[in-house]
Parts: sequence; C-alpha cells; structure tokens
Amino acid sequence: MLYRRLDAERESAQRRLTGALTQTGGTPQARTERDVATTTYSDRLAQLASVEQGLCFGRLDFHDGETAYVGRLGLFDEDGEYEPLLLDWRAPAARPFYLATAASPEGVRRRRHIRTLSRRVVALDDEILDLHAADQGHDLGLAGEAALLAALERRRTGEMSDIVATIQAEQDRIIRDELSGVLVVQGGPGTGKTAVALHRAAYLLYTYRQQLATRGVLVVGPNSTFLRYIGQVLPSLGETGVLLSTVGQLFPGIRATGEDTREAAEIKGRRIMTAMLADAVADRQQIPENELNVEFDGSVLTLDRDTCERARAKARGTQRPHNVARRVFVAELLDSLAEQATERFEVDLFEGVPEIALEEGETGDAEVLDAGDRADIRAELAESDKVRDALNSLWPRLTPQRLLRDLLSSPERLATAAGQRLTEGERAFLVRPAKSRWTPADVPLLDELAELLGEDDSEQRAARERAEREERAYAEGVLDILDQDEEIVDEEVLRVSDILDAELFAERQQRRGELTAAERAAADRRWTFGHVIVDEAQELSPMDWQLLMRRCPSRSMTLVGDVAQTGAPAGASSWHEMLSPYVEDRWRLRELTVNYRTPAEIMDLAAGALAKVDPALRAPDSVRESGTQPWQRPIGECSLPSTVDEELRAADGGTVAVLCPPERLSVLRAELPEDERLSLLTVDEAKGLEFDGVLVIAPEEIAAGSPRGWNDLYVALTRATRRLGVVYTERRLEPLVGAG
Ligand SMILES: Nc1ncnc2c1ncn2[C@@H]1O[C@H](COP(=O)(O)OP(=O)(O)OP(=O)(O)O)[C@@H](O)[C@H]1O
Repeated sequence: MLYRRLDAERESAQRRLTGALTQTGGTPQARTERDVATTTYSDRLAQLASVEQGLCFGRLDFHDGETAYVGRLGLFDEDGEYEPLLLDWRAPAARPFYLATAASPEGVRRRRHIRTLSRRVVALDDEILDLHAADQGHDLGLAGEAALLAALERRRTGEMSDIVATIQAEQDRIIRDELSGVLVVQGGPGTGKTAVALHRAAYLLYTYRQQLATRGVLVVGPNSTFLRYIGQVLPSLGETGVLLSTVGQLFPGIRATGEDTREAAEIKGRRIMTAMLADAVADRQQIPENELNVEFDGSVLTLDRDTCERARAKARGTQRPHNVARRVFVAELLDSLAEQATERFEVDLFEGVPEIALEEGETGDAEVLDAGDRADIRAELAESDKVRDALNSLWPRLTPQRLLRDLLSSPERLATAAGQRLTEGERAFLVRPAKSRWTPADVPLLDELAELLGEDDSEQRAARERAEREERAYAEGVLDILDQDEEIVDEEVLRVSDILDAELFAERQQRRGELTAAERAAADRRWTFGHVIVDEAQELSPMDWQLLMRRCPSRSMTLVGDVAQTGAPAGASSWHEMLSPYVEDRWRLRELTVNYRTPAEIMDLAAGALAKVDPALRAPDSVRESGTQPWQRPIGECSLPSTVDEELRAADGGTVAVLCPPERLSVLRAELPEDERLSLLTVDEAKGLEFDGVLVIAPEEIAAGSPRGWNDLYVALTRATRRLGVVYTERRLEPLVGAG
C-alpha cells in the first residue's frame, strides 16, 4: 500500500514537471514561475526516488490500539482524511520508535523492525516493550537488537550506509538536539559519531527547513577519501542541500594538492599565525628611507619620508584591510604629488613672462590654476604608470596568494613577520620555493590573509547590491503570486515558499541555473552557513577553526570527534583548549559510549594502545563479539601477499585494508595483489573508515612515528568490523602483549 502511494506521488510529480516544462510564455514572470516549478518537481522526484529501498522499516503498536508506520519520508492518505500513512523518521511522532524502552515504553506495546529487499518484506523483528518480557538489549540499553545486529554483521562495501532503521536512543538524543549553539559529541571509535553527524544534518534540514535551505549546511571531513566514503548517506536520506568539504577545499579557486612536512603543518596551524600574518601585511606597507623621486611630465616630484609616514599612519588609522586602506594612502600621496606638480606648472607658466607690477589690492599669491585644473592634474598623476609604480612599491595591492607565496619563499620576509614568535629552526621548516603547490595547511592562512587584505571592490559591490535589491523585490512579488496559485500550491507538494524564500529565489534567478545553496556556497569565500558539522574535529588546527568560525558566525555547530584519536600535529587534545578562543565555555557535551563497529575481541587488544595515549581513558563497550581472536605474527614468518589473499577470502566479498607507516607504502604497493576490495593506506588516510578485515603492518613504527603515534595505532587497531591481524617487525609491542 505504501509503495502504491509512493508510485502515485511519483506520477503526480512527473505530470506536474512535464506540465511545467511544456509551459510557454516569454515574459520574465512566466519564465521565473516555470523555473521554480521545474526545480520543485525535479527535487521532489529525486527525493521520491531516493527512498525506494527500505521505504518503511518500522511499525509501532500502541496500547490504545493505534498503529503507526515509520519510514524514510512522510506519506499521507490524500484520498481520505489526509491521515499519515507513513511517518517520516524525523517527525516528532516517530520518536518512540527510537526511544521507547521496556522501562519507559511511551505508550508503545510493540516495536517492529521490518526488513525489506526491494519491495518485498524479508524479515520482521518484534520487541514487546513490557517489563516482564525477556531481558532485551543486555545492559547497553539497545533498541531493536536483532535488527541492529543484522545491520552490523553486514559486509562492508566501501561506502557508508544510513542507520535510520536502527538509530539507538543515545544517538537519537544527539541527532535531535536543538539547532542553536555548539554541540560537541565525544565518542570512541565506532560509536557512530559520523553516522550521527550525518543523520543530524538530515534531521536539521527537515525540522528547520526554512532557516537552513537558504544558507545551507556544511559538513567538514578530514580528507577526500573520507568524503567519498560518507558521500552517499545524505542522498540516501533524500537530502542533497549539504556541502561536503575538507577545510583545504574551502578557499574557492585554490586546489591544495601539495603536502607539508609534519613540522610545517604544525607550525602553520598555530594560533600565532594570525598575528604573524598581520605583521607580514604591515611589512608590505613601506615608506622610503629618505625620499622617493617620481618622474612626471618632464620633471621630478618627490615623496619624502615624513609625507609617506603621515599617509601611512592615516591609512592604518582607518583600521580597514590593506587593499581598502590603500585608497587613503594613495589619496594622500596623490595630493602631495598634485600640489608639487601644480606649483611646477605655475612656475613654468610664468617662465619668460615679464614681471608686471602688482596693482593696488592684488597679492602675489593669487592662484593661477582653478580647482578644475588641479583635479585634472591629480587625475593625470593617478593615470601615470610611473606614479602608479612608485605608489605600488610602497603599498602594493595584494592578493592572499601573492602575499603568502612571497612570504614563504623569502627567509627575510619570514624573519621580519615572525619576530620572536618562531625560532630560526622553525622558520626554516616553512621556507619553500615560490612555485610550490598549495597545501591544506596553507588554506586557513590564505583565508586569514583574505580578511587582512580585503578587496577594494566598493564600486562593484554597490552596483551588485543595487541589482540584488531590485531582483529581490521582484522575486517577492512572484512568491506572492505563487502563494495564491492553488494549482501549484496544493497540499500534495511542498509549498514553494517552504523551500524557497525571496533571497534564495533572487539568487537562483541571478544564476539562472538550479544551483543549491551548497553549490553556491562552494564558490563563495564569504558565504556563511546556517549550520556547520565537523567530523573528526579533533584533527583541526587553531587556524582551521579560525576559518570555520568565520563561515559560521551564528555558531550553530555540531562537532564530533575523539580526542584520543588525534593524529594531526596541530590537532587538539582537549575540547576546552580547542573551543575556548571562540565560544569560551558556551558549548554542550554529549557522549557516545557504545562501539558498534569493533568486536569485543579486537577492542581488548586496542585498549592496550589507548592506555598508552592516556591511562585515564576508557574504550567504548563493544556491542558484539565476533568469535574470532585477532592474531599477531612477526613479519619474517608471514608472506604478506598470501596473508592478504587469505584475508580477502575470509572477508567473503567484503573489504580488507592494509594499514602501514607512510615509509612502507611504496614497497607494499609493489608487493600486494590488485583487488578492488583491498585498500593500502596510511593511518591518516584510514581515519574514520572501516573494513571487514584489517592488517596493521609494523605497529611499533606507527607508534614511534610521531608524537601522537599511540593515537595513530589506536585508530589503526579499531578500523575492523570482523577480523584484525597485526604484523610486527621484531617483538610484540609491550601493551599488546598478552592480548590477542
Ligand atoms: N545505530 C546504529 N545502527 C546500525 N549501525 C550503526 C549504528 N550506529 C553506528 N553504526 C555503524 O557503526 C559503524 C561505525 O560508525 P561511525 O563510523 O559513525 O563511527 P565513528 O564514531 O565515527 O568512528 P571513528 O571514531 O572510528 O571514526 C558504522 O558502520 C555505522 O554504520
């Protein structure tokens, strides 16, 4: 019945889309209406297509005899009383499906999990929420345990799947937490932080559609492998208006394909970079040692040190960014040059003219050139190449790219900008050739510089704002008309103004395309998002945070991570340290405590590495045991290619990863078989990912490889959903002895 309703919805949306596409009418208003309708119905069709698999996954039977079905979107009985046939999992009425327990049943008598394959029901799991019923969910308080375990036992495909059918109560509370403020989610490996973060994005878009559709939601991940891994989750939940990005991709026009050394990345991530870059900008506002001579119209004009110093003080006094304040500096110096040029001109005019006695009442200093003439001279100066070169040599117009490139390729400039902030050795880590590729750690620096330098675009901006105002006024008029149009706005489809407000509408018109907020945001550095979600948040440096906070002035953010898994050299070891510069202590912490990924046997082994990170830390409780112990072997006793073959066979169509120190990557790449189910990765690259089987190569090198080596090893040991093998080089690592 539900699939029949879904088909009917599809047909109706398709009919309306076809209708809109075949509409003619050449007025701007008709075109606009057609574009809105086309976008609305195309989006709706895409949404209806995305829920085809697993449309309905739950049923609630209440004590009062009522029944409700829970699924991926809401469906209503449009032929009858408009009763809900299927509840969207995000609707408040669906909550008992995730929260009801035997102790607190919320009126629910029975919770049923329905598993489907295409349109066929293949399994049902019932839970009777009755205190006298069997002890369900052990002591971890699990809901729908059978369905949950079935989901966890699935072979991994290399792409993350959604968990709507089996969200657990502690996860549900985080997913539905309020929109505003900074929410921090701390949880060990495999506790579902990534899953929760993505479902929260879908929930927020559903619940605060109007607020969020315009500004969009940004999800930040540690690297592009990870973004590919999670890329399908939101579309499978029918949500496409989310921008997935790394911090390194957030400066439009820059592709950060280079790599920094560990040391350089750490230094570039330090907070002192803000002050250092401000000094680097100030260093580009020069005044001459004595004076600067400028040729103009056959004579030489002079800019003396005092004049330049006054102009610089006045420009800096405006507190505006470098390129904007430049206007003041240039205006002052042009005034000075214009005065000199005018004087010269007047002297020239009189040259050779016989002296005539002054008449009574005349003074000798009467001006010969009027204001118009003076303005002409000033304009001519401003046009002169030589004058422009001279002014540029003192206060050049700069782009962030040029300044950073100049700075990092010049030990002298670096020394001046750094002052006492960096040692000579630290500065040496930063120096590189001017032609080097941009790195991810450069991006927050470029962003900082973009703020410090500003853009002298006042004229274009004024014109653009004028045009936008006009567009918006027009768009508001169109929305009014659509609101009254019963043909388009009936209950069956989303109301146009639910998903579009005048501002978005006007912007869409401007681009004449169908760009989503996320797509527009990706192209605009100054875009600010309605909500920002950061995964693996512990990895970000203070400078990364600086950039992200700029993209989210409302501080409506969800930050998920695990401070025990920090691997990045500039990453954080405490949430307080990470957040206090931006929100002081105004953030709320929620914790996830159950590990859904890693079986208990593997977690026992990983706990040894965690104890080396910090003995006070406790690993999350595993939800299941696999019955397979992890194994450890010396490298001399195992042929890696055949071990990998064995693991691939054991994974039975699932995925296997070989995780190794970066130095071993190329040798292993040559040695290992090619197989699309096999990944060879460094720990850094494997962060946030999971595989059915994992082989960790040279754990002692991973642990000793960096100041956060034990964190890295902990990450490596917790990537497996079923099998783990450890191949050590000499001796078993001490904390791993006795386990596995
Ligand atoms: N409620 C749930 N139902 C089904 N599967 C779940 C549930 N919660 C988590 N999982 C699964 O557990 C695995 C781990 O989840 P996830 O990757 O989100 O954990 P994480 O906390 O981000 O881990 P890490 O810190 O290692 O990156 C995933 O396969 C996820 O789908």
